[in-house]
Amino acid sequence: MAESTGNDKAAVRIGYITRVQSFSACHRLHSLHLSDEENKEVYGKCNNPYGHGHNYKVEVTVRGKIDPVTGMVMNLTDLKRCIEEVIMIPLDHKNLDKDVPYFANVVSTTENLAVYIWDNMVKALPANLLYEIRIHETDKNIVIYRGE
Ligand SMILES: Nc1nc2c(c(=O)[nH]1)N=C([C@H](O)[C@H](O)COP(=O)(O)OP(=O)(O)OP(=O)(O)O)CN2
Ligand SMILES: [Zn+2]
Repeated sequence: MAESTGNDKAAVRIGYITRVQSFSACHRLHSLHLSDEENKEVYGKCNNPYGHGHNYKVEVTVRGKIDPVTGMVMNLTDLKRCIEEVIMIPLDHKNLDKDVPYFANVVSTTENLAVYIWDNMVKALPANLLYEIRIHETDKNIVIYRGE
């Protein structure tokens, strides 16, 4: 069978590219819809009134056609700029519950953080490219969100 020369311009190739970014933030797991007792019951030590910190690691994955001319799904330099705008500026070295208005009445779980990042990243990226937000809250806790 003839080997693909890689120059077959007719074939559309779909690629997935991911950029990884770490940031540090603190938070407290506390729901306004629960009593103080219920919050302690549900969130345990994570309901500590003084909060706690994480070094979050976020993986932003985009999916799209590999441009036959540039060879790119999108320029990773542009993705880096979107991450700076959507993640680093609003979230790095912040108190998620006090510095980020979204979390004033949304519990700052990693699931909700992934939704927050998705909702803002999808506005910053070109249409239909965002595929997945994957957040490592600790070495053992990982959350994936794909916009569902
Ligand atoms: N579904 C979720 N459960 C928990 C979340 C979350 O975001 N979604 N978050 C927490 C806390 O934020 C906590 O900081 C992480 O909990 P934990 O796994 O206990 O982490 P530790 O630092 O204690 O490390 P381990 O080695 O894993 O014990 C809790 N639950
Ligand atoms: Zn936490």
